[in-house]
Amino acid sequence: MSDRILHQPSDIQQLALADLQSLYQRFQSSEQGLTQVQWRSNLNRYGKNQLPIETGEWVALRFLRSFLSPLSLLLIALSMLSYLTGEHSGALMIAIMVFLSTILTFTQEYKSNNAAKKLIAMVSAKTQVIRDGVELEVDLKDLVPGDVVHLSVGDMIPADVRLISSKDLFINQASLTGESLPTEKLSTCLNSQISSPYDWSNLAFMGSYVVSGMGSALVVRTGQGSFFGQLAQETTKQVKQSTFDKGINQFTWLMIRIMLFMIPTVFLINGLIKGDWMEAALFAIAVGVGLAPEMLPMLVTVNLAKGAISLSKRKVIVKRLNAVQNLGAMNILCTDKTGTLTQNEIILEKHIDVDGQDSVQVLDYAYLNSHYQTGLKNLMDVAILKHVDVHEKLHDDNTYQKIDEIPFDFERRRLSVVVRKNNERDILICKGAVEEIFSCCQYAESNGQKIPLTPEHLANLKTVVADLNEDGFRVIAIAVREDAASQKPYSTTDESDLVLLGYVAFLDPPKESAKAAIESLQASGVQIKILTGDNEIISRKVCHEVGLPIRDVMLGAEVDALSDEQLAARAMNVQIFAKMTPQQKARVIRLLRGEGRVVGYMGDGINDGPALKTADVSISVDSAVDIAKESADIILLEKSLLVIYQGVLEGRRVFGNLMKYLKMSASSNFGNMFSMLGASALLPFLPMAPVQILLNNLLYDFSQTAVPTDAVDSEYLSQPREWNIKGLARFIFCIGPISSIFDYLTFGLLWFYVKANSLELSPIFQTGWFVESLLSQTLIVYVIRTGKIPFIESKPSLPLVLMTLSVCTLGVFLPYLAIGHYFQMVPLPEIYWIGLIFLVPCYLILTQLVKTWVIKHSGVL
Ligand SMILES: Nc1ncnc2c1ncn2[C@@H]1O[C@H](COP(=O)(O)OP(=O)(O)OP(=O)(O)O)[C@@H](O)[C@H]1O
Ligand SMILES: [Mg+2]
Repeated sequence: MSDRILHQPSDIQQLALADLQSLYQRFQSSEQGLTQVQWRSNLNRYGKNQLPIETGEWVALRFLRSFLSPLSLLLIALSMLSYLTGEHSGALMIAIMVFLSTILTFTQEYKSNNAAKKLIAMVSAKTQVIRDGVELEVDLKDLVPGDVVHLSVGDMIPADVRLISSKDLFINQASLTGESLPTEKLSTCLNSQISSPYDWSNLAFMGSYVVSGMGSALVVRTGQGSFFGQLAQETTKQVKQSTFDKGINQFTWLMIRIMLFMIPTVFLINGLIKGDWMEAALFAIAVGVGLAPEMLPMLVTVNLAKGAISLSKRKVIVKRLNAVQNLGAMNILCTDKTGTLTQNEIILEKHIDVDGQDSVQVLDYAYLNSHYQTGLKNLMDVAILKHVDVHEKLHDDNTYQKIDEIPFDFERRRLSVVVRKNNERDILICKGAVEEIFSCCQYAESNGQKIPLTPEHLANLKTVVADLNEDGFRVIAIAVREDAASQKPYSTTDESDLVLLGYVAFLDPPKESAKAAIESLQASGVQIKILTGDNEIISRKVCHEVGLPIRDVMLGAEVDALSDEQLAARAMNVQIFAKMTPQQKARVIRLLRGEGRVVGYMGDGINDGPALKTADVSISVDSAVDIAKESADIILLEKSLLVIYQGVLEGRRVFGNLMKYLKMSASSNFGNMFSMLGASALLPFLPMAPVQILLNNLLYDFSQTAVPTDAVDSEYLSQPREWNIKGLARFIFCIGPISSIFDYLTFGLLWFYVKANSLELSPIFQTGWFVESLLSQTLIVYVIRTGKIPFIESKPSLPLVLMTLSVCTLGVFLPYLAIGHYFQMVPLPEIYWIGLIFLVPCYLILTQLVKTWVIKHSGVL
């Protein structure tokens, strides 16, 4: 068995139990990492660190595969059938059309997918590896077994790895095991009797991420060979299905059902009436092909990709194309606070004791805590560590030595570092959210005295902090406990009987763009909610500053006290959720979605991972931790929040253009159904030659490729746009029959005035209907694309005008061109054109009137 697919339990066991040196040997590596030469050789041997779904396929193969769609196969069969019945030119024409329409679909889709992939590559995850003894940053996919990688907080585990060293390394394996609590990983194997491979203490697996601590590790399995790769093969990657996806599916099935009804019906009617069963079969299949929504998947992709590309110009990278549409449908945006609503920079403004006096001691201890903790250094730690002068003062001799640490978690909201001073005493320094620190304190230090914390005293302290919060300061409390030096490891139970020393206070001003962005979002129908781990007072202050009115506030503890139903009902009216844990954030989002809302979530921390995964559309920023970027659908490369508003508009625009296509093709198909059935029953010949139906369809498809370029009215952009099947149905039932009426009028014109009323003259009839049908189907886009008066109140895009006009011109001249002959077309008499000049505008005007009426009475654009 090749080394590439090693998934036997015994193999895992071996990877866990083997000694490190033999593993280095197995992969030709060492502590210095791989050499460049060996890396290349391992790459050839094991392949890229990619999952099969991500690996590309040959372009030529994909092109050939696109011929295998049911529709192309049907057309190819049709072409052969024509050939067999002696219709050689017809067969050739159909073959050419299959080819053209496949090229059209393929190139459009290929271009879009490629553009989308390039965007993803811009934000693809990187990882720190050691090669030739030098540390470098490489793309995740270039990792091979034998590479030595560095792991730090927030990093995704890039492949399956065996730990070489670790320091308080905790890993969250929820995406593999469902277990949301982090597991500690070490360089040693603690237990050889384990029940699940995930329990090996010295192995970590792709798909999990580092919650706290740091370490280094040897890559042992990559890509498909990894555990995650195998999971991904078994359960194809879980894709969030939105109402939009469901709607598109419903629509496609509706069209297919119409098709399945029409093909046999048309076949029977024509066969029975005209007696030529072969011709009836060709005709019926052509009708079916005409009805098939073959352009839909391509147009969806092209539209979404166009949205994604236009967003990328504003430095917004869309990782999952469908997110563009979800952005347009989003009616609630939840966000965390620090770094997303507020600036990415926090300034340490005060370090004070419990009486509010400046205190050097408080800053010193805060510094020691931030300096020695190995978890993620968040913005507050960074702000503390900016005080280099403190560093020099504290570290000019060997006064302090780190002994242990108790890492941060989002339930405790505090973290402790234990340092040994002068080799004599252990000092546990705890820093964290104010209430969470108060709950561990028995004493406070006031004027150098250790005094017991009485309830009155505590109440006083709380008002001091609240005052600071109201002035816009983020406050973190510092508490310590001194003990005799000891050998025992420290744990969370040691965070008790602490002495409160004071506070560090930070200014965390909102982003400049936040206010304008929030105002625009609210004005366009998107509610904003803040879901933060921070406290209520400071969150209120931020809301106030960014102009977010507050009706109701909930705390994490209250969230837990309510049942799903109760919480769902209340959550709708809450603007601030404070003191939230990661799981509580995700729960609120899940419940809001359950209320039928399309919910977005924006966050940048490890604690935002579950919420990002739960939301319909998840947004993160480039500076976010790996796990947040990995979970997000959309990444903002720049700090401005206004781009989110622009993204929302783009999403609505994309949706609007897709709806234009759906409305048009559905109503014209619906109308065509009546026309085809009636004409088949009434006429002694076919109303249109099969090859003409196909050509008509192809030309119409061409004209539709310009729809994604079209402008969308500002009225349409003013509200979240979601799939609305009722509105669509109403539209189809009102507009569809109008096209049918005009088809019948054209039949009348051709039969009674042009007098194409015999089998010999049927080519005139057929050509006549071909031209009318093409013009009416193509030009109606001008009416359907807007709720207003076409051209006067709403202008279509230039490419759309050019495309539709060229298709129509071609349709008008075809009967006079040599090539028209291949499509069984003949020149049309003057009286036909006179009639057509009257009919087509009447059709457009009547549709405009009915459309205005429908919109007025249903309120649906
Ligand atoms: N490194 C740290 N040291 C001490 N306390 C911390 C640290 N990180 C976070 N805290 C405390 O935990 C609280 C919640 O953490 P954090 O602010 O990261 O949560 P959040 O949900 O991401 O909120 P935010 O909206 O501020 O981003 C903070 O308000 C702070 O009191
Ligand atoms: Mg945060």
